[in-house]
Amino acid sequence: MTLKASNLTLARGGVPVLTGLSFVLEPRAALILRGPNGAGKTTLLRTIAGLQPAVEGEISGAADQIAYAGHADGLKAMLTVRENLMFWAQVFGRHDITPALDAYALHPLADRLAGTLSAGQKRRLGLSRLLVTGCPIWVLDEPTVSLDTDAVAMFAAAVRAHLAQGGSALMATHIDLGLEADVIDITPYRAMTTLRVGASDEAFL
Ligand SMILES: Nc1ncnc2c1ncn2[C@@H]1O[C@H](COP(=O)(O)OP(=O)(O)OP(=O)(O)O)[C@@H](O)[C@H]1O
Repeated sequence: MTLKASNLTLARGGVPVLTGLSFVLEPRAALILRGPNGAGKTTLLRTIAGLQPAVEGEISGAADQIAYAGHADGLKAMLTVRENLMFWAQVFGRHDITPALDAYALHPLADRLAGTLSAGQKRRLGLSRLLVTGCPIWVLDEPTVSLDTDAVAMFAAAVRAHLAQGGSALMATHIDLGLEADVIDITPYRAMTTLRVGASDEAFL
């Protein structure tokens, strides 16, 4: 499925952040967002994932085809690693969690409560959830935070396999993952106004 964003204007908390941004993400392709802190990478990813509306512009590509991994891992602390994955698999009408456990070397941790994991282990579990969703478009915000070198390699391998199977990935990262990917620097699209244009999205804080 092709994801197409056309002439987007985006705001955060009612303040314009980006304007005039367009891109196309084809199946089997990865697109990496670059830009300094505060440039609007998270705002763009949240909008693409359907967590907030665009002020202007269009996004085509069904939102239910997108799996989003943001800064928060969104894990259920009182469920085990295995139960977390089974929960998410069921949400997406799926059952097989073995590829997710394999991809992030989670078998030794499968019966641990998610709340007892280290930051990097939690991140591995959070990223492994992408594999049980079956969604073709991955939208990822700084996915490698807290990961050690081996885990970054696991993530890069998971993305590579996802692309090879016809999926796509849009991600904000400062790490070189060794993937063939287009890069879009959002700096030229920063909105220069501080005018408030709409309702706050504080509900998403
Ligand atoms: N809830 C909010 N209310 C108002 N402004 C916000 C809110 N969240 C973020 N912002 C502002 O919106 C702008 C874009 O933030 P965003 O998080 O999208 O940037 P980013 O490129 O992802 O930054 P970083 O690299 O630091 O993660 C920043 O100026 C930020 O301070």
